Amino acid sequence: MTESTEPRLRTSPWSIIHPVRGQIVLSLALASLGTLAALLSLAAIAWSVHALSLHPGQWPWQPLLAAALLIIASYVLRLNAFKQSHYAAFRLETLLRTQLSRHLARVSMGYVQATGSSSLAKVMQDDVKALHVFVADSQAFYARAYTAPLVTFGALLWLDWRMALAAAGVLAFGAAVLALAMRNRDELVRQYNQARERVSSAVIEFVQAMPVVRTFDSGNSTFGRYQQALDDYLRMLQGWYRSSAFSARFSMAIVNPLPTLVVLLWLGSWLIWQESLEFPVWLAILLIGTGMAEAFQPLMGLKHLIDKTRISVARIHEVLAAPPLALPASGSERQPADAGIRFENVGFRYGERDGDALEGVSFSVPAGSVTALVGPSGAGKTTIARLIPRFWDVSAGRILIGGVDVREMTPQTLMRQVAFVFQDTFLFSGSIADNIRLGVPQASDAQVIAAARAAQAHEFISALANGYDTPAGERGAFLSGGQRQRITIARCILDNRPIVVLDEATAFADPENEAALIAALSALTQGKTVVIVAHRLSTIRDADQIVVLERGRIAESGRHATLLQHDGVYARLWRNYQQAQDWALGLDRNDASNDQERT
Ligand SMILES: Nc1ncnc2c1ncn2[C@@H]1O[C@H](COP(=O)(O)OP(=O)(O)OP(=O)(O)O)[C@@H](O)[C@H]1O
Repeated sequence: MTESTEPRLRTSPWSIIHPVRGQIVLSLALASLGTLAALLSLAAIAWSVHALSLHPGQWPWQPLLAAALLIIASYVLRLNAFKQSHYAAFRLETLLRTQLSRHLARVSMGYVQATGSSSLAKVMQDDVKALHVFVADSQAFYARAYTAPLVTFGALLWLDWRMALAAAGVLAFGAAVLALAMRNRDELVRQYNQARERVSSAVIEFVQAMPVVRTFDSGNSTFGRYQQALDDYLRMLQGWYRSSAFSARFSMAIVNPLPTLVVLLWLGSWLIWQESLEFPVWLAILLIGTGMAEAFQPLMGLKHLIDKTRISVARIHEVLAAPPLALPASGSERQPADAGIRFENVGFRYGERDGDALEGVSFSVPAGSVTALVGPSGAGKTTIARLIPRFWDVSAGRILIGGVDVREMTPQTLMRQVAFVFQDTFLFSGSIADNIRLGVPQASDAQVIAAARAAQAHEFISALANGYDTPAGERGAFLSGGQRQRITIARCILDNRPIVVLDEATAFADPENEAALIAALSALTQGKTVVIVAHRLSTIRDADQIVVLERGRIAESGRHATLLQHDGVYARLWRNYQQAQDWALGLDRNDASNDQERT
């Protein structure tokens, strides 16, 4: 796919904040009215000076009262604008996070894996936060950048058109200088954002790779990459500062209110000398005239805010544009007849450019039977296991559960059928009991304990200081890999789904845990349809069916004894497996004889 054919992602913040548009418009209106009230209060002050000059013995209470009321009104209006925009920002933040998490729950796991969980977390956290900042803060900038200069110009025109044109002239000159200073800005902002992205991904890599870093390269290469990213970032910033230092400072000098004031003073005093301008009008002009030049700072702040938000908006749109897995049309959903599984001529590719991970795979798993998937590394075992709960959709053929294509079931129906025990177990924050009853929130304590007992987890959970109430998850109690696995198995036992898919569930168990884990798994798989991906061929000797895969195709299938007789791929894998066992025992024997020699 060429770049030009890819859909362009929208980057305008307004394309994403429409759910709170009404509130934002209200906030903008309030902020503009607040700015207007502030300007009118200055006019009222000028009016009071004028009144005082006409009647020096009379206190000008009316204009002064008007000024005081206008100042209070301005304050109240701005406060309400602030309140509305912040409410809108909080509401948008929640809406976006809900929308993103709902969408992510519907896309394929393939998309989640390819994008990376830390990038997705960043979108849900940081990019949504950037939208919050835009909605909360931009209304004040908009009001000061647009309302203030427009109203000021109108007022100046009404007071004296010559003075209005002079102030507009200074503004135009300032804008031209600023445009010159900012001519390379978009490119520099792009470079700046790239450098910042590199720093943040280097930080994430550095932190995530900490266990490897500590044991493997003493931090040099990973830290080196982080340091390099930081150096590039610093160099970029220095270059930017150097290249724009003079024009930026010059434009700052022009766009501050002082030059406008000087021009209005000079021109005003000359017009008064010419007797073509009245003193009170001049005073009013001096008081409000600088409002136009003051628009520049908020304009620049607004531009900076919009630039930053655009990147976040693009990333949020990108995630929301990921195609969700197709759902059956409502009413066409079908219920599986039993828990049997059938693969019919299944082909699968991970991506457009990847080769076939599976090709023409057909086999049946009768309800209540155990099928083991074996084969050399990269043969496609895990892929098959993950296609059953529809982590991805097949590229060819179909997968049926109880006679129904998995794509014709709702995710809820499919989830009620299949329990999946992952290689890497994940516990959520919350108590251990909450983790076990995740799929059945209404389960009683007795049911939770029974499931934990069956999963051989009750004993170690009871030994924890807070037992079943002990917090789990990333910040929870430290649990070994095997213990975490047994908690996940307890969860599946309680869920009692008719199909269990085990993905190398025993691959990383330590010997001490293994017996407990095997007992837990046999409790889980009792009477269920089981598909197991296992490297320990001894654990699947009694399987009803062994499907042997090689390079994404089924090489052979049958029971253990038949396959050995057949003397094909499985017999070779079995011999290798036994050799590995003997080799391990041989090491043990050597160790034992060495020990004997030593004693
Ligand atoms: N997320 C992915 N993206 C692209 N290709 C992948 C992905 N996961 C696996 N593959 C490829 O698909 C093929 C099958 O992989 P799979 O993980 O199913 O093999 P396996 O038999 O389970 O291997 P192992 O025993 O080493 O875990 C391999 O060639 C692998 O490189």
